[in-house]
Amino acid sequence: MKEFDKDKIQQAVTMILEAIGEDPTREGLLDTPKRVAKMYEEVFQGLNQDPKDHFATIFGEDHEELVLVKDIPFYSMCEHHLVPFFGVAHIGYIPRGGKVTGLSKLARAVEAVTRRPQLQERITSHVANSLVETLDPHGVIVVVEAEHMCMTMRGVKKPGSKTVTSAVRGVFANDAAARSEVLGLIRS
Ligand SMILES: Nc1nc2c(ncn2[C@@H]2O[C@H](COP(=O)(O)OP(=O)(O)OP(=O)(O)O)[C@@H](O)[C@H]2O)c(=O)[nH]1
Ligand SMILES: [Zn+2]
Repeated sequence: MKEFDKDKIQQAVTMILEAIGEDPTREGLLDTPKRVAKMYEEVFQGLNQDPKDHFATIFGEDHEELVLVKDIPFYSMCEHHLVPFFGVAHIGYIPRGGKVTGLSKLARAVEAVTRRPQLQERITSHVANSLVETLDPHGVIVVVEAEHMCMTMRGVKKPGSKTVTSAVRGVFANDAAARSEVLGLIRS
């Protein structure tokens, strides 16, 4: 695991402030490099986590029907511009062989993959693949809806535009009826 280097971030933030023509020694900015370093440590803490570790809590519950946790809010950082993108994730799976994980662990997995420089597609497939690899369920569906600030506050400037990504595995990939049922539940 690579150490989180707060000092380096502070130096970098001071340099950015200087580069934009600000005075890093003026009162309002004095603690800014320290604050940004603390904030980055928080928003990038997922870099030290593997979402699969969260699925280690497995209950031997005999339920081979849909489990869906929807509207899990998240904040992430666009890896191209280092500005936030945020929204909700929906995770559904059909357990196999009694392998059911804790509901909160699905939300913890979302935290682990969103708290790092990211792409929305990668968040979606990383969560889906982690579930497949640890629980070996009959099927997994992950849908992520997000607003990207790099598309709203800058660049193309399209506030309100939403990006939706999905990853489907197993029965949800092979069975259109199962997929449309779960998508209906996500929308409802
Ligand atoms: N596929 C994908 N693209 C993303 C994501 N977040 C940001 N982007 C896009 O990354 C692209 C980067 O494009 P570039 O042309 O390299 O950078 P840019 O000149 O800043 O692009 P503009 O945003 O169009 O001004 C942009 O089209 C962003 O909309 C994401 O999660 N997934
Ligand atoms: Zn971006």
